[in-house]
Amino acid sequence: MMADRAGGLALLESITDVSRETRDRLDRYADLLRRWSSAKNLVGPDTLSRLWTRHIADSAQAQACLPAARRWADLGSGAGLPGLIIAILLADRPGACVDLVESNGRKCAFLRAAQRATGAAAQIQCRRIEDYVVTAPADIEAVSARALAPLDRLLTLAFPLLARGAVGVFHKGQDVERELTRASICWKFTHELIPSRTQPGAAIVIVRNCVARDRQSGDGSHCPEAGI
Ligand SMILES: C[S@@+](CC[C@H](N)C(=O)[O-])C[C@H]1O[C@@H](n2cnc3c(N)ncnc32)[C@H](O)[C@@H]1O
Repeated sequence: MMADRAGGLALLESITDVSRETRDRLDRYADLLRRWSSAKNLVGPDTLSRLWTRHIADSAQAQACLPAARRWADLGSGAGLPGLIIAILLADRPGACVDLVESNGRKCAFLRAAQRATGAAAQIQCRRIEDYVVTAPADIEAVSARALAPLDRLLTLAFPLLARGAVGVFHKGQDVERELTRASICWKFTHELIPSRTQPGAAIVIVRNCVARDRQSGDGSHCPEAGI
């Protein structure tokens, strides 16, 4: 575990600036996640020994993709990945806030405890994504999601935010090209692929200018491939 922390911190420092205060906050998050995980399944038990490299450094990459963004929404946060890590990295930034959207009550309880323990710039939205996006603040600049859904479904979920100008920052695995092809059946968008520094073959997809393909505005509900 010491080697994982050292390796994770080295990765983090290659991705972004990590102050001593940020490192302390991340240590508090890691301790809490380990304690809660012994009773509740918050991340895959087989990944807990690689918490810093597999989860923390991996999550930090999202914030590094859009370093100027202060208002984020993280959809399906689970144990706070990547949203709470982004919120820790932004903790000292005036006006920063990450909405952590998660419908599972047990995970929301963990997220509340982790926000309190770390002083992260986060608000816990314990509700369904579908409800959150229609009432979300108008100033959301970036929307993140990791391990939530294939890209076509993600675009459907995030569309109300993307349509108001938010930029999508989505962690994707080795199937990213296939997901892009499939998503482009129903959605027209521009994208950039940032290779992952933590997972060989994985990438972060940055999505901008998203519109439903067969009409220039709307929610894509007529497109069966969008899954709604
Ligand atoms: C596979 S987990 C991924 C968690 C985290 N993003 C990660 O990378 O470890 C997906 C999470 O999304 C949440 N979720 C799935 N559908 C949701 C919805 N419609 N509204 C809110 N949360 C949802 C689940 O409860 C779960 O915690």
